Amino acid sequence: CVLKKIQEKTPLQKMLEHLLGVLEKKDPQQFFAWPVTDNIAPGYSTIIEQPMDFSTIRQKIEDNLYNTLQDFIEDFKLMCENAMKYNHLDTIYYKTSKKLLQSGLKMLQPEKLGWLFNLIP
Ligand SMILES: COc1ccc(OC)c(-c2cc(C(C)=O)n3cccnc23)c1
Repeated sequence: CVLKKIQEKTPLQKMLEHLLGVLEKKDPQQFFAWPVTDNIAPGYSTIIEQPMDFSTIRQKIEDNLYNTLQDFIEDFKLMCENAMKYNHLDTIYYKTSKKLLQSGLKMLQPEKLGWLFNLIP
């Protein structure tokens, strides 16, 4: 078997892992923790072309697939927008995703992260 090279984490990876942790805490019911399946959400895979969830984001961080903070933010927005597309306005999923998106983007604004960027050499 090919030994998986133990990759040293880059400063960006460490920053994204921190931000992911903060965002995950805003979803205590873990509705966004794992991929949504067709058996819990009928027709999901036909309605949502590009599924996204926190576990997939975490794996992408580990695999160093995010080159910038913006790439990470795009996946976070995709995850929330998927929920607002599939679920109706009056569902807990729609409401939770709307709140998650609003509070998440507030935290992810560059001016709110200035201190974090200064940590990246
Ligand atoms: C009720 O407990 C759970 C547990 C895990 C879930 O998704 C990983 C969901 C879930 C998460 C979602 C989303 C995010 O759209 N969803 C939509 C319809 C029905 N269920 C869900 C619900």
